[in-house]
Amino acid sequence: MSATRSAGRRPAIAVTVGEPAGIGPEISIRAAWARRHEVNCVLLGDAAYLAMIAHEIDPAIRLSALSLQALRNGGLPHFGPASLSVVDIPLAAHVRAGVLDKENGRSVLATLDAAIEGVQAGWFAAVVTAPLQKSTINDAGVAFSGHTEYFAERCGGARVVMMLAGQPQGGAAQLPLAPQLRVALATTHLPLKDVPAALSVAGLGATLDIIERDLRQRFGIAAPRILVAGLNPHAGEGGYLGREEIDIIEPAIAAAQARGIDARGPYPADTLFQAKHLREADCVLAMYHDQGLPVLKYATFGRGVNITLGLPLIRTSVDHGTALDLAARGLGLADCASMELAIASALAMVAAAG
Ligand SMILES: NC(=O)C1=CN([C@@H]2O[C@H](COP(=O)(O)OP(=O)(O)OC[C@H]3O[C@@H](n4cnc5c(N)ncnc54)[C@H](O)[C@@H]3O)[C@@H](O)[C@H]2O)C=CC1
Ligand SMILES: NCC(=O)COP(=O)(O)O
Repeated sequence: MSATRSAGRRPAIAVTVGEPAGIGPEISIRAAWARRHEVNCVLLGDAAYLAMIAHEIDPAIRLSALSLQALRNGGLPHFGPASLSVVDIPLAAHVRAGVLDKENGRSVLATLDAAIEGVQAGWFAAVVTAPLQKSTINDAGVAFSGHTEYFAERCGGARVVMMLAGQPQGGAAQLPLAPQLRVALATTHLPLKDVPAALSVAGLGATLDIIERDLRQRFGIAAPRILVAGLNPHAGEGGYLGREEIDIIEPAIAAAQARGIDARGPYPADTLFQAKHLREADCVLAMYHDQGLPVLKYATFGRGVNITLGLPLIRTSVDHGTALDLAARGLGLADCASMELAIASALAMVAAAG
């Protein structure tokens, strides 16, 4: 039995605090502190900087810091819930809230590396990532398109699927989707012009396999129902508005059905997201980022979770970005509900994995 799961102990989850000039450090501290009695959220970031923010949020918040080398030497010590554990990964440059600095890009990346190392070493049962600024990592000289792709690459090139899940609320709460709207993406962070060429029968098939397997194994859905969007307007209008549906998406769905997967479509994306379709679905597979996520975020923003399916480890994240406009430390301008949900979802997935 690993140290992260031994009897009587809170599970330990790595929380990478994200872009230091954004809201990541603040929402990480707030969420970890709020959940400290049920989970040991080990914050990965600059200990001195996090201590300063914690003090600004609430002087009662205590941190217990250790170095990555100490973790490597002795494993994760048993700190109780009176303080938040921090693995110190120092920043290179002083941080000004809301102001990006490429000097700190590699330190942000180092928190992701430490989290992955920590799961592989058995220190952590899962990883929760606060938002980082993708451009800053690139400005620091490292080609980077997102956590999803980075985790896939660092986990041996695993094929992965980005899925966001949220609880409809407000004006969209009438969507009859208990408990959640889930939207997975066939492609992730790439220019729109590159999307068609990134779609293939084999790739879509593998994506459907991952969604089906992870919804069963990690979410306990016995026979996941997946609705697949078309790529083109009106799902191609019988080939008059594009042939990807006929040449790629339909054959991928047919092959998945032959493997026993309940996948249906392709549906025109503009009318797919309506109650009569969604009540028959556990997940919608959209062809690209801005086909699926604006709908999901309209319905659930701030109450959603981003989950990477297909990884050999559990990784969840928030449904929003770095919100530099709200990064005035300690003032509580940022909503940390999505961060708390990301932690809760990771915990549920840890429990489901046994
Ligand atoms: N998981 C991650 O690391 C993610 C990182 N990003 C990165 O974030 C950066 C900024 O992205 P944007 O498109 O500007 O989106 P954003 O989500 O940072 O901000 C969009 C709007 O939502 C508001 N908002 C965001 N989070 C909020 C919160 N917790 N509470 C209250 N209001 C909130 C912001 O104030 C802003 O008005 C980009 O570099 C992007 O790559 C974006 C999404 C996910
Ligand atoms: N819009 C979702 C998003 O950008 C999340 O990306 P990732 O960093 O979690 O891969």
